[in-house]
Amino acid sequence: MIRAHTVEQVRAAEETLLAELPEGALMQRAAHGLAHAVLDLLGGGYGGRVLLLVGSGDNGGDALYAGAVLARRGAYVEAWLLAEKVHPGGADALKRAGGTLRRLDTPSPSGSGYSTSGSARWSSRERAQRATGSRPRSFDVVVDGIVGIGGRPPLRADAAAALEQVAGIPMVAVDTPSGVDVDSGELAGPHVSADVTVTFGTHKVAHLVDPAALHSGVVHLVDIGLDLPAPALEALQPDDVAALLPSPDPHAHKYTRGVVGVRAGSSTYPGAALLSVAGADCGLAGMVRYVGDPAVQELVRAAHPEVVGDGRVQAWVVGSGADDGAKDSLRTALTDDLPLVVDADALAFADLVTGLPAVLTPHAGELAGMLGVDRADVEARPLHHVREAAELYRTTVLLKGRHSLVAEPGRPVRVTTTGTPWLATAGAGDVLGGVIGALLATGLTPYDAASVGSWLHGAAATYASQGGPIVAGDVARALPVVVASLTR
Ligand SMILES: NC(=O)C1=CN([C@@H]2O[C@H](COP(=O)(O)OP(=O)(O)OC[C@H]3O[C@@H](n4cnc5c(N)ncnc54)[C@H](OP(=O)(O)O)[C@@H]3O)[C@@H](O)[C@H]2O)[C@@H](O)CC1
Ligand SMILES: Nc1ncnc2c1ncn2[C@@H]1O[C@H](COP(=O)(O)OP(=O)(O)O)[C@@H](O)[C@H]1O
Ligand SMILES: [K+]
Repeated sequence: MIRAHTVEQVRAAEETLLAELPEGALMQRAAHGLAHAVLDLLGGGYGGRVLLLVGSGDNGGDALYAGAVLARRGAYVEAWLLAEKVHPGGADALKRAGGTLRRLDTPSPSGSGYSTSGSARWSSRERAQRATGSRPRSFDVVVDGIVGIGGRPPLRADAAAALEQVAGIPMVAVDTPSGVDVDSGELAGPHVSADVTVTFGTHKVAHLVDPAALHSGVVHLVDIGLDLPAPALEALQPDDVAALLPSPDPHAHKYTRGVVGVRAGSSTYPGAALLSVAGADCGLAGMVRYVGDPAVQELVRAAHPEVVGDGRVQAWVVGSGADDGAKDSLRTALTDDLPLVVDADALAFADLVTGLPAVLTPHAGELAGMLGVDRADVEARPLHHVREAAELYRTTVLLKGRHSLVAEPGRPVRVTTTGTPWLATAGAGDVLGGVIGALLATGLTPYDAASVGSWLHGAAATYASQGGPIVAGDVARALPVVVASLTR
């Protein structure tokens, strides 16, 4: 499991550890982990050219100490100091190792330094460089030690100006990409877009939650020995999914494995029925029932001969392509008093499932409608809004997107990190609803069914895509292979 903690949790754990360790030991652990990640990226120290962006706090200290390690390994290391006072021990260490330190207002002879101090005050040479789009004397990598968990967005103008200067050079963020909101994953103005983020002790929320996650790059965790409480956020890994997956016991028959019922599709949208059933019929449950328009029922039977009609089930999937039949379908399903997936058209009636065991599966637009906010606001603050919806409906909410989020009151939000942008294709959500319904029918809780289903769905998309385009049916067809790879 990947776990992410809040700044407050990290600070508390850090305090305990700092009291037990010699002064500076924690920062040394962090700096060495950072230096090794940069060395990996450079393929060694000698000949490498490293630029450090250094803020006033310990984040800058990490960068300076790591810079000293890199300089001792033969790299040219230049530090741009963005504050009057930077970490004194780190600055000394870099100097002693042969690194070059420049203050903001001291342009370097090579033109690599710059001359802003709060307001953008560029030298004529730098202005010319910016106008022509050329970079300061080329560095192989920039290390962003501007701010870490002590930063409060938005970034100051001088830091933003420095970032503009180094645009296009590979960027390694120290702990967090500077300028993002660490605890919410929200953006507010200019920020670092990292290729790699080297973080310490635990992941932070911004590494997993969009939009900030998109700017964290590959996140490398350095263990510094923090003892941490229950996380704010978690991301299932293959072992976690394997442990949660149902597998038939030797005495199983189709009913003990669970039966999932699908009430989706309509004469207007028959495809939604076919795709919901395709997801439900991935083989995880013992049987699939379909209930709907007779003509659609025929289409379902033709495509999935093993699917049967109305009868007893252990979970319902309701809403995809249900059109104006959504409310009736939801009401009828609710009379069975069973866990259910509420998707698409049925989400408009989500208040009917308040407090019941259910998985609501909105995308950003649907969640915006449910909460009465703009879609853009949901996209800018997905964690905030999915938590709010879970509290409002007192049930499990899966907000679909690049990194889908599963929220339930009192539990860590689960983030799905599997998937590919090729999964953004019509009908993919219908397949997902079916898969989650099948998992509910096998007895998984809504929280586990939503997060495991979302993980499998993303992994199946990646497997089916192989880097190329896919359609929703491909995802459903790839699900058994992904399940098999986990249960072997
Ligand atoms: N916790 C751990 O376990 C470990 C933590 N470690 C490291 O310590 C880091 C935390 O260090 P930290 O507490 O010194 O804060 P940090 O992130 O450097 O930033 C604070 C400074 O930034 C400034 N500043 C603020 N907002 C700004 C803005 N918008 N734009 C520009 N500047 C802004 C503000 O300056 P001021 O306002 O005072 O001028 C303030 O002084 C952590 O991320 C990790 O790297 C590891 O070494 C070991 C293990
Ligand atoms: N950029 C993206 N990267 C990865 N997955 C995505 C992206 N955008 C959407 N998805 C996933 O694709 C699926 C789309 O579902 P949905 O929006 O309901 O589509 P539809 O209504 O057409 O079925 C969801 O599982 C979502 O998480
Ligand atoms: K940083």
